[in-house]
Amino acid sequence: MSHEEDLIDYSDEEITTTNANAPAAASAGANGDAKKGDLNVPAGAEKKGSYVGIHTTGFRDFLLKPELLRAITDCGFEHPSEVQQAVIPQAILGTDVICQAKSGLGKTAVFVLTTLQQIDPVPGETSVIVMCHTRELAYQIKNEYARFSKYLPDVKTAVFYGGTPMQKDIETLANKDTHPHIIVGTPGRLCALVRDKRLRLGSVKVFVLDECDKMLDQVDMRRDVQEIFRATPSSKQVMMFSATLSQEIRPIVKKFMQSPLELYVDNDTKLTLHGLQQYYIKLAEGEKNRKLNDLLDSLEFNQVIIFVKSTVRATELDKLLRECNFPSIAVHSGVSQEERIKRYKEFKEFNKRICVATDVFGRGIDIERINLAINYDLPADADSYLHRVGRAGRFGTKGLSISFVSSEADQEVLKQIQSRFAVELPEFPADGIDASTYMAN
Ligand SMILES: Nc1ncnc2c1ncn2[C@@H]1O[C@H](COP(=O)(O)OP(=O)(O)OP(=O)(O)O)[C@@H](O)[C@H]1O
Repeated sequence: MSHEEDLIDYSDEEITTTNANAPAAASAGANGDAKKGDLNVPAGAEKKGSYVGIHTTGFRDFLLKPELLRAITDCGFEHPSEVQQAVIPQAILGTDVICQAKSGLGKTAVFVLTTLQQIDPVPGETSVIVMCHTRELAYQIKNEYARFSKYLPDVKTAVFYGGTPMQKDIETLANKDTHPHIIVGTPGRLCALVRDKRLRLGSVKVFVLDECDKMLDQVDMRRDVQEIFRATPSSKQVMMFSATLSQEIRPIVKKFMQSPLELYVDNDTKLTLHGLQQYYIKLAEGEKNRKLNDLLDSLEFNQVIIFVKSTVRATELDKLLRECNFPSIAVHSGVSQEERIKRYKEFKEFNKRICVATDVFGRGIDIERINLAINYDLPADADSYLHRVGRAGRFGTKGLSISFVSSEADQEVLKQIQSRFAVELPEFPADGIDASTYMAN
């Protein structure tokens, strides 16, 4: 196999996004009678645990393995979120699932818990495969498996992604004692392992795609996903998740499924995170650094993520911030993979409070203390905006987002965002805002 493909990093701005109507995905059979549900997460969820009042169900009602219930308690999860209530009971029965739910409301736990519930580990066999679009997200998901399988010592999970020595993965797979039952990874590396016949997927029972719209929207990534899909048995459970699932991508997603449970937030206005205050600042390109400096000086925050549009800009801005004595770190595809994961950990563990990132961190990344997201460069589309600002205000907590608008193209995107999500996105007040409105008590 060409190791070249393995080096593809799909996550940064170098990617060309293609039309979702491009060639059809691998077919897993016809779509049967879909069960549809409109998943409306209620407004006004102000902080963690605020779902208590609306839930009649607890994790115990899902009849999960006692080992999982213990781990859930250890994680501090008291009540299942709406998406968890809607999907877990069906998913543990092996039903295919397409699930769209707001950012930060616990989609990961849906597939982590339901795959662990169903797994019956056989030495040397992989029964669950989970794919996502960036290496950091794969690493994060692997850690979620570690948290929830704490009391299931026989279950082995491994993470495989590009930019690291493939030999290590090959050794893990060659040894029955280390061979994983659950594999989390990015498609390039997994494809390389499958083509080299190092990874055999004939025992796979569950196939999961996180951020599925992103994975199937890009032709190169979709091709890899399809190849891996074809290497798995035709009879298996397929589950796909994202906060955004456009009408165009849904038929493509469904081609991988049979009679799926479909949960969509069909009304885009319901995708807005209600704990998140969103503002814009109009300024010239050359004024961005000064403004950012002022904001970082004047605003209170726990951790902030600052999005830029290229690796070069990430490096430069990070350098500038550090020169001004801000505790900053940069994450993008321009640094080695080892260094990327090291920086991700540093930020996640609160050793750094400011992270300058490209879209590598635009989706899926869950860092609890981020309560400020700044779009130094506005993204090119409304979906990317929704994912990016969703890094602040996780699981119904409060947060603040500020977007710099400096060009006509930015103005257009701003309009799109406001109309599509019916979000109130006023200009950031000249005298700032009261920190208590976006900082947790
Ligand atoms: N039932 C629960 N109770 C408390 N916290 C929870 C619960 N479910 C998930 N969480 C926490 O909420 C946070 C967000 O979850 P997760 O990352 O799975 O969201 P997501 O829906 O995948 O978001 P995104 O669309 O941004 O990827 C995580 O820190 C997770 O541990």
